[in-house]
Amino acid sequence: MSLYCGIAFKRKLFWCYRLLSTYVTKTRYLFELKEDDDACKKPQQTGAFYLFHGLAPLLQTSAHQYLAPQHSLFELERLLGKFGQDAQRIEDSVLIGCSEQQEAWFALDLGLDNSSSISASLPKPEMETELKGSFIELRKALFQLSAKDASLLSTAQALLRWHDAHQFCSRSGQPTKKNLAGSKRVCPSNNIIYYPQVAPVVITLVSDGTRCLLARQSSFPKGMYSALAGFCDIGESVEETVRREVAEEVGLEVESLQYCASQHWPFPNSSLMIAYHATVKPGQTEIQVNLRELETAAWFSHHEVATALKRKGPYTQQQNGTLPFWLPPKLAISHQLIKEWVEKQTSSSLPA
Ligand SMILES: NC(=O)C1=CN([C@@H]2O[C@H](COP(=O)(O)OP(=O)(O)OC[C@H]3O[C@@H](n4cnc5c(N)ncnc54)[C@H](O)[C@@H]3O)[C@@H](O)[C@H]2O)C=CC1
Ligand SMILES: [Mg+2]
Repeated sequence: MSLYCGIAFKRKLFWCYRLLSTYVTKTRYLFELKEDDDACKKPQQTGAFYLFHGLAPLLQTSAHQYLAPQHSLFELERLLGKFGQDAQRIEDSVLIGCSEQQEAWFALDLGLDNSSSISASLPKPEMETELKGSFIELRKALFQLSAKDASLLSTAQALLRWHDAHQFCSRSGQPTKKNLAGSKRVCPSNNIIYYPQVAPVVITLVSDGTRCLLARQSSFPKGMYSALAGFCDIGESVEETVRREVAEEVGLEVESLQYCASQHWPFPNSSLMIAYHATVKPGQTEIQVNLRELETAAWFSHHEVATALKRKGPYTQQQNGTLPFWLPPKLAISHQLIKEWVEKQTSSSLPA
């Protein structure tokens, strides 16, 4: 390429980038970091780190919220040095996103043992003192985080858990090697590439036109009801899963379906929750609860659900010793699904 052509090409590239939105630029930047180990090296030097211990994120308390502090590479190296650890451990970190200004964000678990042997679990209480925070189970903290931190930490935990559980090739039994960003692992002996797994799960709010069906599993917190959920079986479409799960769990046949939204859910592993509204055939509303799956299920009126949505915890026992029925918190997709149903019922009952 001549010097003139070279300059013209660079100018064109510059204008191409100028024309792209911040979102597109950010997405392409992250794509490059995931695909190219060399491209990921520098961002790891200048980026910010979220710390975990045994899959529990480091959090600090502020008012009634938890905050997820970030640490620079310098702070992290100092910390590792203090605990007699080699800075090479930082290579165990995984890329979880970046800021609008393209500062890359990584997550690192200091409490997991790694097959590469340089990484041993570091003492939790001493680290908490040093870091002026606590490693708190994500399940306990999720609903007291901002939406941004909740999403980042859920992604980070899911990715860290997947790497921890996939250190060996299931074909050769040899250790697998993570790429720098942590978007995949490769078995050096046979080049099999492993990618992080996500389990698709449907969540369905069944309605008979005026009421909606909510259920409880025995593992739910006392008093909490939610929409019906279930993992997709291999070979199924999500619509087929909705039909099967509703039939399996409450013995009803779904007539129509309407997609609502989706959400990554980190528990118990990494699920993609796909939310639907469904209606049952008129007159076919008799529930037959599958007690192997659910503790109970019932129809609730618009008024009952709208009242429950407004209820705020902590929930105290009523005079008859039971808890008032309550719904999953805002961050859970089931809340969004139920709220949308209440709003639709409200608007359809308004005079035209
Ligand atoms: N974000 C939200 O608003 C909500 C999320 N959920 C999530 O949905 C998930 C699925 O709901 P369930 O009623 O428990 O599912 P389910 O009705 O399919 O029953 C769970 C059973 O499915 C089997 N199973 C099949 N594939 C599985 C897989 N990949 N991983 C684990 N188990 C598998 C197991 O035997 C397990 O005991 C739950 O893990 C829960 O965390 C549930 C309700 C609300
Ligand atoms: Mg279920």
